[in-house]
Amino acid sequence: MIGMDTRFVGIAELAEAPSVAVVVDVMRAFTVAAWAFAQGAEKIILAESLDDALALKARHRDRVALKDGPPAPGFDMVNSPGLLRSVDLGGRTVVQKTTAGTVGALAVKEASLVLCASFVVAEATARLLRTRRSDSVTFVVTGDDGQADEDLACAQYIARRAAEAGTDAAGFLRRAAESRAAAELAEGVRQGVHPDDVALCLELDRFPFAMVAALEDSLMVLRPCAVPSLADATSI
Ligand SMILES: O=C(O)[C@H](CS(=O)(=O)O)OP(=O)(O)O
Ligand SMILES: [Mg+2]
Repeated sequence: MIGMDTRFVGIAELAEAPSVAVVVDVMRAFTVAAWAFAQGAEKIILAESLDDALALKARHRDRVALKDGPPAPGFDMVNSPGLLRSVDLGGRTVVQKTTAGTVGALAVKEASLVLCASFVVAEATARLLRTRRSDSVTFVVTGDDGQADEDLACAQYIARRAAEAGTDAAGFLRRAAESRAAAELAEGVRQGVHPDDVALCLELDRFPFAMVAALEDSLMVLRPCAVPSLADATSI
């Protein structure tokens, strides 16, 4: 991946659709999304608004709606990995609407490849970028108008990891642990929180899949994507 051109931008700085976009939300949308797949969800529809989320849920009986912040009527779950990890989502479709992560993914829906990422899927995301040999990758730092250090640290880590397999994650994880979002989650400033949320958001490579979002019948749909490791590939 030597020579990959990387940009790190906030949602508001996105002028035109990038070719390849990695949308990063560590705390908590794309940690939650990864947990939803681990708990058996088939796909996640990224909703434009809370009203759209409820309307999308109402169209099919198998759908569950998830929002950030406090619980609300009509929504089945909140944006918390700690709360989600005990829910069986086998075969279900999740409809997710959050303040930052889902907005970031919808902002790049015209890109040719959209990956949604966080630390729990960092290595698989980096591996997918390596496999695609993209010349240019735009990392969307979703939190705090592009300033959220947990998202920027994760984006920078994935970019480095895509270029150099030996990159050490420790410093990047430390920045995320010391971010404002982590403090707000720990101190109860944010709502819909489980005490393990920050720790779960900092679990490097907990899951072996990347997450790819693409338009399906005009809806932005996120799905897990298996990315064989080099060891798997060479053992075949
Ligand atoms: O759920 C989250 O952590 C945030 C929303 S808030 O900052 O807690 O209100 O949403 P996300 O889109 O996952 O950053
Ligand atoms: Mg966030």
